[in-house]
Amino acid sequence: MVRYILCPANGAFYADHPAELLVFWHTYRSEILLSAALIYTIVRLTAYWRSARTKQSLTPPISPTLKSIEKEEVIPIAVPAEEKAELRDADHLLDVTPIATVPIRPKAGPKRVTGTKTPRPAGSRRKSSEEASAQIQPIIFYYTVTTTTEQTARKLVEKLGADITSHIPQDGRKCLQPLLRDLADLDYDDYFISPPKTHESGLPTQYFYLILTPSYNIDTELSNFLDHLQETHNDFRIDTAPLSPLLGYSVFGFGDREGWPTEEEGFCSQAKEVDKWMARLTGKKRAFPLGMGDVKSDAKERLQEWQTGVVDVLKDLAEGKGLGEGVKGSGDAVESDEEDIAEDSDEEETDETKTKKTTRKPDNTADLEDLGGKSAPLAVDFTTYKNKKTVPPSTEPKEMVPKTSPTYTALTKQGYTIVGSHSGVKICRWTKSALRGRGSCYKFSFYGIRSHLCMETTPALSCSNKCVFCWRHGTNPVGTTWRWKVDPPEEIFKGVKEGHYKKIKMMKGVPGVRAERFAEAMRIRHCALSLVGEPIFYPHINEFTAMLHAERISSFLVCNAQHPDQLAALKPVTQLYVSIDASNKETLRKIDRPLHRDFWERFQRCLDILREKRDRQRTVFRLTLVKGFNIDDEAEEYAGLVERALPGLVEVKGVTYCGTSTSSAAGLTMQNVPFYEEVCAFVEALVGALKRRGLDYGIAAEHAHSCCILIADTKRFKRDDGWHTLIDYEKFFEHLESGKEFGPQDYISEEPNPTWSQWGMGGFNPEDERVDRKGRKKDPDSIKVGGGRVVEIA
Ligand SMILES: Cc1cc2nc3c(=O)[nH]c(=O)nc-3n(C[C@H](O)[C@H](O)[C@H](O)COP(=O)(O)O)c2cc1C
Ligand code: SF4
Repeated sequence: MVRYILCPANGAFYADHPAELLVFWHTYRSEILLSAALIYTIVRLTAYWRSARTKQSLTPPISPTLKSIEKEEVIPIAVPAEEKAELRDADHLLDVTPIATVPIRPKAGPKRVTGTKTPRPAGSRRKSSEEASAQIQPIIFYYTVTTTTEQTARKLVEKLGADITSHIPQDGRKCLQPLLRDLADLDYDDYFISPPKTHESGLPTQYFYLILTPSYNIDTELSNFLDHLQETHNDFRIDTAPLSPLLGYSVFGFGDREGWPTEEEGFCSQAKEVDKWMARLTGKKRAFPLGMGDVKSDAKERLQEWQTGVVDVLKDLAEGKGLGEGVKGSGDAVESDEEDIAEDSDEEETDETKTKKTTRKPDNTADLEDLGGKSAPLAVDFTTYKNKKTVPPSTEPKEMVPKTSPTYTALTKQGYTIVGSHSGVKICRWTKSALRGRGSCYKFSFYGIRSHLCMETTPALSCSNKCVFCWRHGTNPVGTTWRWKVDPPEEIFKGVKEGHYKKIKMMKGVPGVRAERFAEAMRIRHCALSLVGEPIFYPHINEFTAMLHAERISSFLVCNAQHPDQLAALKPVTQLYVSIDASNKETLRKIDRPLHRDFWERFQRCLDILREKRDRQRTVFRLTLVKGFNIDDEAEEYAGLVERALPGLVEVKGVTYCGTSTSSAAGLTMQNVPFYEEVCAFVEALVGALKRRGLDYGIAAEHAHSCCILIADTKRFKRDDGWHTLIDYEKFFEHLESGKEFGPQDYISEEPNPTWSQWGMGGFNPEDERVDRKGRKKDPDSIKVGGGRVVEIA
């Protein structure tokens, strides 16, 4: 029997046999093919969706950054039980049995997080009012194998708890007793993908992480923890800084210097790693520098310093002060070598950079100290040019650097803190370098000054010269007499200290800053009165130095040999400098471009005053060599100046090119920057010239790193066991406080100068790490030195 089929397209009936099927196929084949493709797609999508759900059960708890994904309902993420996220009471951990052997745990598989990344710039979170008033819950995490770190962590919980819970500021936030967590017992996802979201009290809470960790160069759970931190940061599907809701973090590492003597050899290597990844995951939240202690020597002291710092930070947070301002790049989420490059860009000068500097704008962050500490002058007096005609004449003296003046803006932009109306303070690059264990300035090699304990300041920003090599052209006031309002010395002293400490505090989040050096830096020990301007121009300079001395802060004062009356009236300072920028009148006019007509007479009178003072304090000539201006064949003339003033010490330094238009106009180019071997040759020539005059001076030390060499009077500074140019600062203060007369020989250090500082040795403290512009460790064999050895100088 033949069956008929109704065709839905045309209403006709077709017989149900192969020929009719063929017709049917020809009529409807596109619809059939499309339907088949659709059904196939639906089946595949369903299969894929099901497999995604299965995987999802293994994913970590939801993090705030995945919320948007959840909203889109692309991937439903399982939220773990609330209890899992809740912090357990620390007490039960007291029962933990010490682990005697190193557990080799299986490595966790790669962390699986699905979804899409919601990009949000690190640190862009807005503080909600709830966050601003939330209680603070510190958590102390530790890892241990042989229980040292665990025992310390337990003690720390108690000590920290006692310190912070008793501090309840008015209208501030409550800081809770710290919790203790063993990293080996944790599900990292509960704490290290996002901070805990709930607190057992049910109150809004913000967390602060402290991580105590040993280092192991073998595979332990710590390696898994580090992998987890790294994977979380690198996972493109989640925020690079998912721990940014934390209030802050800090890490302390325990290591063993006996087995791992230096950081390069692995001392505290894993603590450094933890600190690095936490910086990235939290985005600018390093609350205190990484602390490191050697379990066999200084761990206790280092931990104490770190703990004090952490307590201060927690108190600040409780008072609503936040972590404080950070310096550029501080704890940046994109912390990497790049940051080091930026940080170090002014630390080393190579051929390449010297060349670049010829074409680029002056680096405003470089310090005048690098130019030989020359008191800074400039061409234009910005403080007085504004509205000269319209301002009615006033009998009141004006402010030297009013807040509204372009000078103020320019100086603050360069990193100066202006104190009152005529003083300034600035943290120098060597201070930053020393905080990071990368070496102090030449004053450490020559006089034992550690740069992180040194404050660089001036009570008078104005100057009476316009030196060709000054970096500050166009930003400093000039004048031959003091014609401004005078600020009281107490105000200046208080202000500069505050400014200095504030700048030091800004360094606490900078990668590489050593906790112990940071702690030490919070007590100023030395003051370099050589920033810019002319310190002895300030009418109360003696009161100011007395205040320094009263707090046992040493004083190194540099003046420009243009103010003989003030120099004569100056009371003893720890070390008194006079800048000697030329050996004769003509060159001095060309280089210093002094405002005083009788500049040469003033200069010579200053030399005579220095000679008179030489038995009461340490006197120093500071020579800044400018090739083509003041080096060629001038050693003899300089020797004449030394003979006239008989300074105890002569510091010789090559000029650093600053590339300002003023210096270019004066004909100064890169060609005028002497190579280190040229400075060495000059120094040898000068010593020879002095000998010919019967003056027994010798080369006592060098700091090739900053192109600086020290010549010293053999009679005063050389003993049987070698050179003694280091200073016994305590003795200086004792003599000063006794009120009795004393001289420079009374506070010479009994310790001879270290071997590494001597001529031919380079002058770089081997305990510090010497790095290149990219923050990489420098090959010690490439260190430039004087004393006849081949000199490598950039
Ligand atoms: C097998 C082994 C490997 C170690 N590796 C390092 C290392 O690479 N760097 C380091 O500074 N200390 C290293 N140490 C020293 C430990 O970090 C140090 O003893 C620490 O205090 C141990 O802490 P813990 O008792 O809490 O486990 C190692 C110790 C051991 C036993
Ligand atoms: S003396 Fe002090 S201020 Fe000057 S460069 Fe050294 S550390 Fe910096």
